[in-house]
Amino acid sequence: MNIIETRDLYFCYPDGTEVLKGINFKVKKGEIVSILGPNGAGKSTLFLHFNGILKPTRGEVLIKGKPIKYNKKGLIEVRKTVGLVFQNPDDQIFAPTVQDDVAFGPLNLGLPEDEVRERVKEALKAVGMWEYRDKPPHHLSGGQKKRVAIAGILAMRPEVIVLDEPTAGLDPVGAAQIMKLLYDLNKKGMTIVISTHDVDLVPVYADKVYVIYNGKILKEGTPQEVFSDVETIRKANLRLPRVAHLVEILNKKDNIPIKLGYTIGEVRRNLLEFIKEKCQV
Ligand SMILES: Nc1ncnc2c1ncn2[C@@H]1O[C@H](COP(=O)(O)OP(=O)(O)OP(=O)(O)O)[C@@H](O)[C@H]1O
Repeated sequence: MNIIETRDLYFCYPDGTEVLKGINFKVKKGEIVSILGPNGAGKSTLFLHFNGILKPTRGEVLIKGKPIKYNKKGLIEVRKTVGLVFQNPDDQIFAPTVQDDVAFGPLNLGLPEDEVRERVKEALKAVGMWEYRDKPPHHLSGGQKKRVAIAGILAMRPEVIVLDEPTAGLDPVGAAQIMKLLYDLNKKGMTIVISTHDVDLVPVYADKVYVIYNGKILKEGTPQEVFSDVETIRKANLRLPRVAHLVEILNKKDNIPIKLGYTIGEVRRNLLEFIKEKCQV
């Protein structure tokens, strides 16, 4: 079943800027789906449709097969299923302490205090921020704020978590930790949708990739399918993962026919295979 689906989705901001131009997008339960696109392509705008913050100008958004109903009851239902983590955690975090902030969503769902407390603890432990529970969020670093923002969504126990550029602005270790956390959550059954322009990260984690450019989907498929279409990647102002670019140079400039790969692990295997064949070991 598609947990999120958009059908021929168009969106125009009130100032007349047409941002989304016929988006067809599907996420199945249990997948990690990545939307890859340059600045201004429409990623954030698309994500704001997934939990009903924006309403399509034309077309529709379906959650678990049902079109979103844009009334109070319908939107509460959607937000129980789809949790959205904003690009900038400061847009999401506002309570005086970390734990109050994480409690805000579950309290709004009308849950009893005991259950809220339990959910807050579980979510903060999952993101490694439990020791910071009494701190004011504005005293945290950027990476810590991102973790708290994710905890705030986890505490709602959604079925799918949608993250707008979760690694933007983080140092390499912080970015890797966030991706590991998301990967672990996915292994426990959480469906994950991520927008990014980090082409090195996508093939490592994503089951499926959409390339968006100028409000249109240019390509969809597995990371292999998407990155093997170099022309489309370049048309979308993106590039190949660095490790694939290296293989491309070895193939074309140095005439070394190593099989193309998109992650370090894949290229390592292809390289070892090539060496074994050449050296007959
Ligand atoms: N409130 C708004 N009113 C008018 N235009 C807007 C508004 N918000 C965004 N836009 C425009 O919509 C387009 C898409 O923006 P969006 O933030 O969805 O892109 P993005 O792919 O998420 O970009 P980035 O990678 O830079 O975050 C841009 O041209 C932007 O200027």
